[in-house]
Amino acid sequence: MNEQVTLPADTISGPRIELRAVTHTYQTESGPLPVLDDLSFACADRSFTAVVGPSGCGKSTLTRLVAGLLKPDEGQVFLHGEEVSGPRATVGMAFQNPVLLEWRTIIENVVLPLEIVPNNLSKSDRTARAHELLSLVGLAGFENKRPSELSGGMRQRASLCRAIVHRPEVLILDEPFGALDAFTREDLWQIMQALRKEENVTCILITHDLRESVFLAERVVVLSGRPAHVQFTLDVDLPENRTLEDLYSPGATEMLHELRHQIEIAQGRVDANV
Ligand SMILES: Nc1ncnc2c1ncn2[C@@H]1O[C@H](COP(=O)(O)OP(=O)(O)OP(=O)(O)O)[C@@H](O)[C@H]1O
Repeated sequence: MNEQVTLPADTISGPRIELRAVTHTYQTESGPLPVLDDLSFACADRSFTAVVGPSGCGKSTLTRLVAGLLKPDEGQVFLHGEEVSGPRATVGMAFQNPVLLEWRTIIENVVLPLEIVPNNLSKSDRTARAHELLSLVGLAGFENKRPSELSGGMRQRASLCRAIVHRPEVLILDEPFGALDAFTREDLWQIMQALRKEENVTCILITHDLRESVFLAERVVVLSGRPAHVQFTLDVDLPENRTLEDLYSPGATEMLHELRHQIEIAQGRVDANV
């Protein structure tokens, strides 16, 4: 049974996000599809966690649970000690497809969450906040363009601004850089790094790109094949202000090899004991 629980006050200083023994099964036309099985992990406040795993193992399902868009069949999800029981304004999301509204300018798109989420900001404060973020991601001067006038990478930068404009405590990034070419993607990693430093937000990134996970995250969680549990956790031992060059260091190469090996285990391609 899923009774709503609030943790005692002394645990509030604990993790910003916590999944405890979460199990989820979709009911499909061809029968039940178990997707997550006894999955547990926690993300410290203001940390950056990347989640990787085989295709279809349940990574997006996990983000929907954290966002409160889905309820686990068993187990619990906590945001700062409070059980998640529905969507909340303190969570921002960005996806592979930015879905910007074409009838709004870029700045009008970015400001949108501030028009929806209750806040005390005046119209000019909202616009100033959107301007500040657009400058930070290199989109100053493009505020009054329509989404279709921007490149894919620029649209994704605007979408990151929109996800973060209302200062969410948690930012869920579900493959936001997946559709971009390799060079644009690396630009966006650096922009994401800068945004995160400014915004003090706790991030969960879903990605298929192991280099991306090592560049952006402090911790990489590898999920097993479906139904997924946490198979392996890697604490990324690279400088806090890492550069793209750091990805070519021997330490990074070793981490990438380990992650690749773990993914192959999760895919059932190699034996865990090899
Ligand atoms: N609403 C749903 N109803 C039924 N099955 C679903 C639903 N959403 C996802 N699934 C199935 O659950 C499994 C896990 O999906 P999910 O999108 O969470 O995986 P993923 O790891 O994010 O996938 P990918 O790596 O391909 O993006 C897949 O087999 C998918 O087809």
